[in-house]
Amino acid sequence: MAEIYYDDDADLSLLQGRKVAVIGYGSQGHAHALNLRDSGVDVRIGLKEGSRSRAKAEEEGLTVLTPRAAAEESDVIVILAPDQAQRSLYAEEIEPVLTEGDALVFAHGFNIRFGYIQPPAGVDVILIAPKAPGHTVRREYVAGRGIPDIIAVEQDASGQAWELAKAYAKGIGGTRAGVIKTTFTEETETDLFGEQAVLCGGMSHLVQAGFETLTEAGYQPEIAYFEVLHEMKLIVDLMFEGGIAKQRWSISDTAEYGDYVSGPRVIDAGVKERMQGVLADIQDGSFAKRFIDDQDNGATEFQQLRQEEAGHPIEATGKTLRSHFAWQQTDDDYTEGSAAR
Ligand SMILES: NC(=O)C1=CN([C@@H]2O[C@H](COP(=O)(O)OP(=O)(O)OC[C@H]3O[C@@H](n4cnc5c(N)ncnc54)[C@H](OP(=O)(O)O)[C@@H]3O)[C@@H](O)[C@H]2O)C=CC1
Ligand SMILES: CC[C@](O)(C(C)=O)C(=O)O
Ligand SMILES: [Mg+2]
Ligand SMILES: [Mg+2]
Repeated sequence: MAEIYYDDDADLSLLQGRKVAVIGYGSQGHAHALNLRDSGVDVRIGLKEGSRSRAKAEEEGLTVLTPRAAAEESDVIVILAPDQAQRSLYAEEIEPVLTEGDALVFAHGFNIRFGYIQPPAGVDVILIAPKAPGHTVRREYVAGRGIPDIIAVEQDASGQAWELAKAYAKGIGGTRAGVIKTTFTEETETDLFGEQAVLCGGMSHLVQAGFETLTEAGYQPEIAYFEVLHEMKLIVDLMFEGGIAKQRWSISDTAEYGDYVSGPRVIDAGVKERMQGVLADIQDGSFAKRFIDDQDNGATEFQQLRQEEAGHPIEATGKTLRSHFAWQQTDDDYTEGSAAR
């Protein structure tokens, strides 16, 4: 059984006695910064000059400095810029002002696992990875609950790194739910696999294929949208509450029987073999290299794929349909096709 920590296992005062710099104020950055601040931690934000996020952080009364100034006056430095920006951010703005006894904090192990960041000895290197999008991390904290985190220590220079990781998880609300011990390698590889093969890549392309199958067979796009996308959340909510078993308990016997006989026709042994291929590319670093090389090359492949996928017909159908119902998009921050902020 995995090792799990709760509020009583963590001492928030370990973090309350330190100065924390959160670099980046996007999906995770805003959630960590606001949750820590509301937990009584001394937080400042690091953003580049002219940053689009600056106004949002200032509206919350947070002090905004440059990344270097924020890191320099702090002894806990939380790197919450996008993964592809972290290597140069670290080399140019953080490493020059790191001092012995500082702690570096990540929400995903990508840059440590694949060697793009190599911190010096004398610095704690810890991971607190919430298992949810940043906006949910904030929403749950405000509601008095928390999102489970997984935590790891890559370098324990102070001898206190695990205690600091637990304190940080408590500060963002994670220990209210439960926090599981992991390693940077396990977090990075499983997180990348989950998002690519199942949660994001797998699900998005499953939904698109279902939509295309129905519309190409002549069914109305609006009906296809409901069947393959809208109801997805309702089905996933049941899985979230009680696993696949609860979902199968709630649906009709007809649906349950169809699950057993048709599910394996779609998700067959070939899918698992290809999933193993995806995992192998993650483990040997070739996915990381492809992603970072493309970013270094102006993100041309990424931008082209983003544009192509945003043009899938299910998006136009959904946009029109959602505007006609009471359950419209509630997250004001979201604009279609934009990156998370
Ligand atoms: N998104 C999520 O929910 C999850 C993310 N993670 C991890 O959290 C980390 C952050 O991801 P995420 O929150 O998605 O990131 P975002 O894309 O939301 O981060 C955007 C923020 O970073 C700022 N930023 C961009 N480049 C720099 C830079 N060079 N220096 C300083 N600030 C910069 C942006 O400023 P500006 O507005 O000026 O562009 C903006 O404030 C990653 O390691 C990710 O893997 C982990 C779990 C879930
Ligand atoms: C599932 C995507 C994720 O790993 C997350 C929200 O946990 C991410 O990188 O955003
Ligand atoms: Mg994740
Ligand atoms: Mg991820």
